[in-house]
Amino acid sequence: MTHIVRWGIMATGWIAETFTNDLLIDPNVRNASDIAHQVVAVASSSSKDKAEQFISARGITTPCSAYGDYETLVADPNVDVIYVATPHSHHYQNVRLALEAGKNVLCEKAFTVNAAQTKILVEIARKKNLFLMEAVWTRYFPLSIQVRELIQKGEIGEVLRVVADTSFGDDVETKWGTTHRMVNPDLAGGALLDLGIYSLTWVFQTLYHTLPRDQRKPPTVSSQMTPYHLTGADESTTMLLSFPTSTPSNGPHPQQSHGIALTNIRGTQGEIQVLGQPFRPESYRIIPKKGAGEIREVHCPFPGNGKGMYWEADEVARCLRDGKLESEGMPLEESIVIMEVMDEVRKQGGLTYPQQIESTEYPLKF
Ligand SMILES: NC(=O)C1=CN([C@@H]2O[C@H](COP(=O)(O)OP(=O)(O)OC[C@H]3O[C@@H](n4cnc5c(N)ncnc54)[C@H](OP(=O)(O)O)[C@@H]3O)[C@@H](O)[C@H]2O)C=CC1
Ligand SMILES: O=C1OC[C@@H](O)[C@H](O)[C@H]1O
Repeated sequence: MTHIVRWGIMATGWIAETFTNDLLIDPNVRNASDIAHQVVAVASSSSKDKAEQFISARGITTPCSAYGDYETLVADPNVDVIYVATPHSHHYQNVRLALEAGKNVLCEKAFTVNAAQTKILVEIARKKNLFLMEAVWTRYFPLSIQVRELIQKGEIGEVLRVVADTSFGDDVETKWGTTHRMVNPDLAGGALLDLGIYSLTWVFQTLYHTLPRDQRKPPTVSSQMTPYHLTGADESTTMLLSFPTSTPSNGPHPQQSHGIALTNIRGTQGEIQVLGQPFRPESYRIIPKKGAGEIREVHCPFPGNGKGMYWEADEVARCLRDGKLESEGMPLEESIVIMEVMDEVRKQGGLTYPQQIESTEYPLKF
């Protein structure tokens, strides 16, 4: 039987459009006939008109309410789960609004501005028996699942080193100016919270998540930030994470000469190169240790011309169907540890955001 999940979309910006477009793609094109999605409500904090335009632009013809504020959305009894698509500066207030109203939540990355905010949201969700998940879409790609399984099967031996580079190479002033969420400290902008989270995703999903739960230990962190001269947000951030394992310090060497990818996972018996941007990779290459086999490349398509956000939505649907309050693929405990790493990186780099968006006070109007 197909389990249908009714979504409420909070905000009408770029990622809300992209996610909703994916929700509207027939799940059968990706062989997901056990679940289905309906968009039953959309809210814009700017105006009801904007929500109506969002609905008509997507060609949604099934009943779908348009709201001109978030409060009415979270009170809608037809909604099973809210997708929070506001800037990360606002996630804490917006997710909390939804949880306090008794709604399950899928919240865009970065989960919150700091770990203290994430911890409170997790506590509230648990207390109220509500589902909560950070929308780290990449983790739900078949590609990520396959790579994690390969590591767990020992395909490249013990993983010793992971390098993941999520950089755009844009001219920051021309591309992002000073007010865009990418660079605006009032919106918790900067490379770390916006893009660094994807490098951390690869490091964590290969070096941390692949271990049995009781062996997952937080890393130590050493990092460097370069501020963007016009806003003070981080224009670039480099992080070195060390996990407490028995890893020999001399590490592995490239096993067979085959270039380097943006994401490189090196083990004692070979390496996996993940090709394409770390947030939306399209293929991977398994390179066994020299003399131990052939190089294989696996292409992972996006059915129905989707962006790839439908896989995380399918996970939410299955969790709700099965009465799970969190997803195994992105456990809340792991979201907290990752937020703690980002807190530490900001501390080392001297990056703080305005007090009101770092605050755990609720409700706050800003
Ligand atoms: N998973 C992914 O691949 C991606 C994730 N993201 C994440 O999604 C979130 C939103 O990003 P994106 O959609 O690009 O951002 P946009 O600026 O395009 O949209 C954000 C929306 O949030 C609402 N909003 C509420 N308060 C504010 C405020 N003070 N300032 C600006 N907008 C506000 C607005 O919608 P309204 O007026 O309708 O209320 C606005 O349209 C971020 O956390 C980002 O990190 C972004 C891009 C890709
Ligand atoms: O989360 C993201 O992933 C995709 C990028 O294009 C986007 O800028 C970033 O915010």
